[in-house]
Amino acid sequence: MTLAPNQTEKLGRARGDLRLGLPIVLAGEGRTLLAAAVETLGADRLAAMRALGQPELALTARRAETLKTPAYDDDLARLIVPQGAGLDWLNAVADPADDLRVPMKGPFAALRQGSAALHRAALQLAKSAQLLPAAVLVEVADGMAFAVAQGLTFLALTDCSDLFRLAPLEEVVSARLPMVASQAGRVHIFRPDDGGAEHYAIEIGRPDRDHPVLARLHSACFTGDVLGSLKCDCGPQLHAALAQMGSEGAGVLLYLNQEGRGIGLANKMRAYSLQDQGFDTVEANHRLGFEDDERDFRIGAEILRGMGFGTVRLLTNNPRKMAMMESCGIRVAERVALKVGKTPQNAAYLATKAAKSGHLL
Ligand SMILES: Nc1nc2c(ncn2[C@@H]2O[C@H](COP(=O)(O)OP(=O)(O)OP(=O)(O)O)[C@@H](O)[C@H]2O)c(=O)[nH]1
Ligand SMILES: [Zn+2]
Repeated sequence: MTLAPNQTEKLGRARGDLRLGLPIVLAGEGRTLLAAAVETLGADRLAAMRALGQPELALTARRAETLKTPAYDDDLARLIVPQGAGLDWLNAVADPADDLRVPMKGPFAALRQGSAALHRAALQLAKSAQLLPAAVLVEVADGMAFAVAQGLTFLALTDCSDLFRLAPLEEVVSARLPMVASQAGRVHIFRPDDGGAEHYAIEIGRPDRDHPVLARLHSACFTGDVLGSLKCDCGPQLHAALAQMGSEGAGVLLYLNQEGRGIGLANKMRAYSLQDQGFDTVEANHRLGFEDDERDFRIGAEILRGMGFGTVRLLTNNPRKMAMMESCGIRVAERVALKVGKTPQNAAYLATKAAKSGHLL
């Protein structure tokens, strides 16, 4: 028996530390690097990192592309942080907010030699902490002793697979909830074992587990679901899905806390700000350094399976969702179209999703 954190718990801590602005110590492939997220790093800690050696800035290939600097490590670029460059420089390179106003941020000195595995891990951790995917790293000699002396989280990574492992979800509680759409509602709360966001399942009626269930995988959209945003169709889709389940007397709606297609609300608002500069929803994600869609649909499949559902009639216009369900072992017996909520303000957004993300119009 041990009280010490296991690898999953250390990963959860590492995410929390990055959000706090604390560096973490990453070890693997014969290297030990101190890593911090650009977005939360303070000037004092940057100065302390500089005192240890030459800091490097890790960016995703998506962000590097916008900055017109090569990504020698395929999916990421490692830039040398120039002498005298401070937080303003780091933030300007990491955050596209002022790209149009200040287009020339380079030239950059990019690294080609050595392993990028720990840089990749730092970027993945920043993404899963819902921060901008940009990290400062610097070599430390005896990483374990350094982490202990400074009270920092030490994370040994033999490979990156730990970072992509699906955290098992456990049902914490469920309770009856009468709703406008149905009196026979029940909300189930699922909690992952890595300290990540909880997800919810709204069960309508008592769907037969032996037949395809009318199901919706809804991704959180604070602006659409709560504020009635006209920029997307999420709110009307949420309510139409519940209404259809109510009128059929049975169904399950998963409310997955993967706001902004998995990038988090702060980053989604950064994307909206870029959209006001003229970029579409996909371009905005790329300029921030994200892929078009950072959601993990294994979570939805795992919850459905845990509730006893193996086959669904899926309410969606997104063929990728259907493919992801099938690849995670949930059979999609039928696609049920969900076309509501088109507004003059979201027509271009929906057209972009159809043209670039394969959505069915
Ligand atoms: N990053 C980003 N996320 C957005 C934007 N507009 C809406 N979202 C998010 O996109 C997600 C919408 O998810 P879903 O309703 O599952 O939509 P979908 O993948 O298009 O598929 P279906 O609605 O099932 O057809 C929510 O998490 C929203 O917060 C945007 O411009 N940028
Ligand atoms: Zn939305």
